[in-house]
Amino acid sequence: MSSQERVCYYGKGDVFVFRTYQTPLEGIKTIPESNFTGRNNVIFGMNAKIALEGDFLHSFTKADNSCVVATDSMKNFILRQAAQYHGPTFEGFLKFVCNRFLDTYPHITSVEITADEVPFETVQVAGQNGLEASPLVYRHSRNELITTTVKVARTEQGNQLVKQESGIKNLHLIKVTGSSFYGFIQDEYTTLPEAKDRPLYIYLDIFYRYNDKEDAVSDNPAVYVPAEQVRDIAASVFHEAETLSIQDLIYRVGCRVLQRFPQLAEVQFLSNNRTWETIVEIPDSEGAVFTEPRPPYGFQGFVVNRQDLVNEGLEFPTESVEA
Ligand SMILES: O=c1[nH]c(=O)c2[nH]c(=O)[nH]c2[nH]1
Repeated sequence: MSSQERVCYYGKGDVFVFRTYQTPLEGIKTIPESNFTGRNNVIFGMNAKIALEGDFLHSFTKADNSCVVATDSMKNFILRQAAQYHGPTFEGFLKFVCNRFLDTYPHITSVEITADEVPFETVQVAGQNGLEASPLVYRHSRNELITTTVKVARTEQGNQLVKQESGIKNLHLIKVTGSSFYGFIQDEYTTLPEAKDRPLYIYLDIFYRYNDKEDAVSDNPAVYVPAEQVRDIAASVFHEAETLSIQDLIYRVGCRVLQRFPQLAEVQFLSNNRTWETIVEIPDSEGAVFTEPRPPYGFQGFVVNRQDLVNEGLEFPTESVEA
């Protein structure tokens, strides 16, 4: 087996990049579920993880470091490229860095980078006409964050984008009333009571993939899918639907995301059930007292694709659209 075929990679994690006054993201399409219209990118912040593949076999088997790009140098490389990239998206930046690596080091065969946004929110400050958003001071958010992965490989046809996904992580949503969970198997192992109305608290990671990966990294706002709009669709669908389970909820969210964005091929969910535990039901009141659930926690994983829209009568198969 040649070194090319053998799994052989190394890299650097927790590479923090904070670029100020990056080109703003503007001109994206609006959707009914979201008032998100763009990112000012005053702080373009991320925690990146990079992995290189290439002819590194002898660095492992012969202690030969002559081909090793030190992971410390990888960190410097990424940081310096942040000054050279002039587009508005994490996806575009990662593709730019991957290509720069491949162009600089001929023995590298592929570069994969995942970046998790370090999110900052605007703060309201006293201005001439009351409260206004400060253009200077931002609050580090502990909420959900954008994530994106890009992998570019060297091929005979040149550098090719071989993997791309974007998403939103750590979205925590509670719906205080209007969710149920019943009808599940009742046998000698069942202790969970059926719930006609439960305070459903979920942790969600949502990842999405484009029909054409290039649309994700092209920095073209007409086809770009902002993770913030996907996040807002999840909240809207949760609000609207009387869901029968988390499985039911994520399927509905996935269908809506694909309806809004024809340029997407599929939406993947990783969900976690954090439904509050009821402590006191208050008579003659719609209120109650709850506490955090105890471990262990349930989880769901599911991928919704365009065929699901066809099955639901929400979209025609591609052939009939073209016919
Ligand atoms: O939405 C839910 N799905 C399940 O599969 C499940 N299992 C469980 O114990 N509670 C829940 N809730």
